[in-house]
Amino acid sequence: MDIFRVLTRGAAINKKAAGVSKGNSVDYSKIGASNTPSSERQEHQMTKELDFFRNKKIVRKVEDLKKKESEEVKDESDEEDQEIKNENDDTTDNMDIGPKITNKMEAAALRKSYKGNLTGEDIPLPIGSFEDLITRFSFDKRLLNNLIENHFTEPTPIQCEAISTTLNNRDLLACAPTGSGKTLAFLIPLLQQIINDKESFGLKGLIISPTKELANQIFIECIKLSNRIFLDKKRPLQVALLSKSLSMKLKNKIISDKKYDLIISTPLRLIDVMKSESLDLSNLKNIIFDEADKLFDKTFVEQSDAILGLCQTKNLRKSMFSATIPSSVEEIAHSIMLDPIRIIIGHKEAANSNIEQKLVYCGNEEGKLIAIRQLVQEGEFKPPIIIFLESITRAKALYHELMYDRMNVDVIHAERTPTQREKIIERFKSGELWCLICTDVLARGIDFKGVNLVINYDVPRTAQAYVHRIGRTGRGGRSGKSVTFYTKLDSTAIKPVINVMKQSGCEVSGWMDKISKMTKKEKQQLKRGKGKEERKQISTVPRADRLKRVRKQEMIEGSKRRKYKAEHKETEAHEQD
Ligand SMILES: Nc1ncnc2c1ncn2[C@@H]1O[C@H](COP(=O)(O)OP(=O)(O)OP(=O)(O)O)[C@@H](O)[C@H]1O
Repeated sequence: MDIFRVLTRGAAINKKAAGVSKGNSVDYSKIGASNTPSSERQEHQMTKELDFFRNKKIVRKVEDLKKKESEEVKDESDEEDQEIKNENDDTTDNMDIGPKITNKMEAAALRKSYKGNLTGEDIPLPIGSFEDLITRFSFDKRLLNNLIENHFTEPTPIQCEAISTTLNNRDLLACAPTGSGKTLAFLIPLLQQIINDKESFGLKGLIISPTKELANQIFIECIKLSNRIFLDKKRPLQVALLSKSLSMKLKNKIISDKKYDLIISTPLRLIDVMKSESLDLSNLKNIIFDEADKLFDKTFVEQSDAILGLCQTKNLRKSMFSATIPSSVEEIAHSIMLDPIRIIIGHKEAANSNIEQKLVYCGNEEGKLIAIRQLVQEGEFKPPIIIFLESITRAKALYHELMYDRMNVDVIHAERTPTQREKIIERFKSGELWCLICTDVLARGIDFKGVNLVINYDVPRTAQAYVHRIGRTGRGGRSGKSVTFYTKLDSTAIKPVINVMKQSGCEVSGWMDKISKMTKKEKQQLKRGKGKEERKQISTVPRADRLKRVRKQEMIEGSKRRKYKAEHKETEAHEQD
């Protein structure tokens, strides 16, 4: 237990040192600060933050390429260059001009640098910079300003491809690593298309997300980007998150069915509103499925299908985004889309390369708690940390175990109320909470910027679940670590994890490589969740101590009950008087 005491001793972060101001998030880089001078550190952090997949390197590469080309025709072009520069200055109001992709050769060099693989008919050229959008797509300058104000100065690889594909009105299936900016990759072109379509009124875009938390996060990003944008003098671009209260207002006609240009929702709530005909869908042009493989797996496929069935507009453009797109989902995509373009950045089904992945053999359940202690001892347990477990019961059990050790920890699972979930997420984001225990409800999409470590206390059921879980770290160009615990019960379940590690370029030892091959029977077993023995309960505390704990808890509750009764009696006596 002493190790935990050491860990929890500092539970009150020195908020000033950690870069917390009221209402702001923590700059986790400042916790446990190094000797680097702070200005230098901040600059380094900033550059790294914005330098997605070494984007600056990509930009330089394309610029080198252009330079090489221009050197060949240097003699005749000196004056001409000056003219082009002046022209560009005019079109962008003296904004810094980023690189432009003007031909297939430049596009190929750019794609090679970020391992972009595109298939489909007539693939459009990617964009090389956000400014590139102005000349090619008459991009809205207010939207560009909002991007820059929010420190989005260079597009990430998925943004280079998806923005241009969408603005060319193409259906799209996009797969890019976790934390690589897929949200803006669909939001930016969607907002531009809504701006372009200012003549028509009513709903033009729908974004579907599998969880409320993710829908809320997309909504917040969208509000940042659509800030101060008006479709005409009096009409701001209206975005809504389909909450319970909004859906009631729409159903009771308190709010017009034409009020919103864009709605973000989870599937069931949207279907409910659509079925009650409380939304005018006649102008709907775009539908986006975020975390598409989840939305088209067996839990959600009927709902997603129902939504598509209720959207009857002609030429509805469809997009699907995820960090993992299995072939079954690709098949669905091709059956519902028209001439889609398929964009894969990096390796399909691989984890983000910024994440250092590790496996730890724990023998049995007791070994897992010991392994956590070892991480603490070795200085690897650096907050903020997320710990994933396979069930609500196990998440609760680990929470109680770590709480008992006075660790700064909380738990999120489907049984917690939306308000509780919101509050915990806020505390975790602000740095007040150091360690978040959860089930897979938080495995997808949620963007906690500075997570240092993800622990898979239980081996995830699929390769996709693994990629998304560990993807809560190593986001936005930062580095991160993941540790997956396994026991002798996990000899089959660990194989997909090893395969993802191999795909992601991690060093995998000989024995791991050997055991990673799966038989057909094992694959089927895993798919059906069979062949798995029940895990033992979580706890290393001896039975006697556990009984003591239960008795103590009962005593506290008994005392609370007695106090309540006494107070109640007093009130009754007063009332009778
Ligand atoms: N062009 C950009 N420049 C700098 N930061 C960016 C850029 N685009 C996105 N980001 C930041 O990168 C982080 C991750 O983005 P996002 O949440 O969209 O990832 P994602 O690819 O959707 O991940 P996941 O697969 O886990 O859902 C966010 O904090 C976002 O603000």
